[in-house]
Amino acid sequence: MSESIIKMNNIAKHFERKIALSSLSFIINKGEHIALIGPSGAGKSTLLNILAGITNADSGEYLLDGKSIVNYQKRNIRSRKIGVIRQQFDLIASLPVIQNVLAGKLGEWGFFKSLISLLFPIEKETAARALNQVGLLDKMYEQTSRLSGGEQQRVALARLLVQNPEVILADEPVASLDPARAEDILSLMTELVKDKKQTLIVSLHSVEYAKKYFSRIIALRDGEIFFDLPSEHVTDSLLANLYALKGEAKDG
Ligand SMILES: Nc1ncnc2c1ncn2[C@@H]1O[C@H](COP(=O)(O)OP(=O)(O)OP(=O)(O)O)[C@@H](O)[C@H]1O
Repeated sequence: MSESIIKMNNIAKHFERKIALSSLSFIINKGEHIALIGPSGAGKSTLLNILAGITNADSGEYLLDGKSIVNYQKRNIRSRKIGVIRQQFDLIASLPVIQNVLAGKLGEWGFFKSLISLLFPIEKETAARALNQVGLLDKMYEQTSRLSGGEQQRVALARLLVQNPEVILADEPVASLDPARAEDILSLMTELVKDKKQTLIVSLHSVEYAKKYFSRIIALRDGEIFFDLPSEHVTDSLLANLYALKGEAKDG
């Protein structure tokens, strides 16, 4: 039987009077690749922030690898379990690429060691290996701001390879890329995590990419799970209802 890595039980969250998530429950097994879809405001980012331990739920239980998320408050403990990749990539534009890649060790090392990490040849090797995997070895010493959006997303991926967490969460990681580069990043991302059996949870606006690159799709609407299905079971009529404007939903 598959081993679970994430268990969510009746997770709820509201902001002032607005219910962002209401009573979500699901289990995610180690090594699953999941796309999170749903209309704007459905609660995808809120759910990813709760999964990342950045936001606390109001109620419900969140178990990460069998332990409550409250056990992962310390950054060095959490960073071994969970890595996050954002739409803006969170890179420091003025630094060389290698420094941004080694920032993947920030949780483990703390800020000072990360800063002086360039003095250690072994760490250069770590960075070089990760940059090679994402096809950017020749940009190791380039200033990050000189790279294109797609290349910067690859740097963020290399940083995750260095961090090597068990679970990778990505909030709209390809929203700012053109279709060819978006697909390039998604296929690279899903291939790289396969090798290490990492669990991947990615929010996407593109249903097409969700179906093509992910084996399971969790759809949110109005803070609730609208469906949670293997990608091949997601039909056009389910999707039409998921994205229907209020009062427009049809049967089927
Ligand atoms: N910090 C906040 N303060 C107040 N309301 C918030 C906050 N964060 C989210 N919300 C509300 O909670 C709901 C869910 O928002 P969330 O950002 O999780 O949706 P989303 O599915 O990620 O949307 P999008 O696809 O547009 O990014 C929305 O109604 C949003 O306005």
